[in-house]
Amino acid sequence: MASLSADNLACVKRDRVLFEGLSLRLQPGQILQIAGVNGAGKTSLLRILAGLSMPESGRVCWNDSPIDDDPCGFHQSLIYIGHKPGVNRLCSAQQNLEQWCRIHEVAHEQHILPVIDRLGLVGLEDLPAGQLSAGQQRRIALARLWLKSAPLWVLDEPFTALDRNAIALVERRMQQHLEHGGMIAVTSHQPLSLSHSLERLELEYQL
Ligand SMILES: Nc1ncnc2c1ncn2[C@@H]1O[C@H](COP(=O)(O)OP(=O)(O)OP(=O)(O)O)[C@@H](O)[C@H]1O
Repeated sequence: MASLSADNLACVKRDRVLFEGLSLRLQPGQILQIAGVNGAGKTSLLRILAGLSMPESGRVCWNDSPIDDDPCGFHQSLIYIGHKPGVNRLCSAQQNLEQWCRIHEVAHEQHILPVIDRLGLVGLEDLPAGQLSAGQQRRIALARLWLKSAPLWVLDEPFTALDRNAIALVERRMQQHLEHGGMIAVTSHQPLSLSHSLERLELEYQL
C-alpha cells in the first residue's frame, strides 16, 4: 500500500531548531493538516516532505523506501504546490500549464482548456500571468490538481487569495482525491471544510 512516512525529522534554520524528532505517516485516503503560527516551520516541513530540501536529520520514505533512492519515481507520484503560485508572469495561463505538463510528462493536448474553463479563466488564458490578479494566478497553479494524476499532494496554503467559490472548488477536488485513495499534506491558516476526517499536526514555535 502506498504511503508517505517521515521518521525522526529535524529542521534547523539560522541556528533555530524549528522541529526535531518529528515522525508522521500518511496513507491512502488520509489528509494531514499541518498547523502553527507564522514562522513555526510549516513550509519548511512541507518542502522536506516533498523532497525539495533536506532535513538536518531523519528521513522521508515513499512506500517505505527513502525518497532519495528513486527521486524521479517519487516526483512522478507527487504534486507539490508551494505558497507562491510558481507561475511564469510573462507567459499566459495556457503556456504556463503547457510548460508544466511538458516538464512533468503529463499528456495535455485535450486537457488544458477544459481545466482553464473549470477554473474560471476563460477569456484570460492568453494574457501574461503577470497581468492577472493574485487569485487568478493561484488558480493557474491549482490547475495542476486537475492535470496530473498523482497519489500524493503536498499543498502549501492552497487557498491564499482565492474567493469563496474557488475555495469550494478546490475543496471538492481534494475531497475527490481522498475518496479515490489519494493522500494530502496541507497547510492552511483557514479551517478546511471537508467531509473527510482530518489528521492535524500542530507545530509549536520554538525559540
Ligand atoms: N531559506 C531560509 N533561510 C533561512 N531561514 C529560513 C529559510 N526559510 C525559512 N527560514 C526561517 O524558518 C522559519 C520557518 O519558516 P517557514 O516558512 O517554514 O514557516 P511557516 O510556518 O510556513 O510560516 P508562515 O505561516 O508564515 O507561512 C522562519 O523563521 C524563517 O525565517
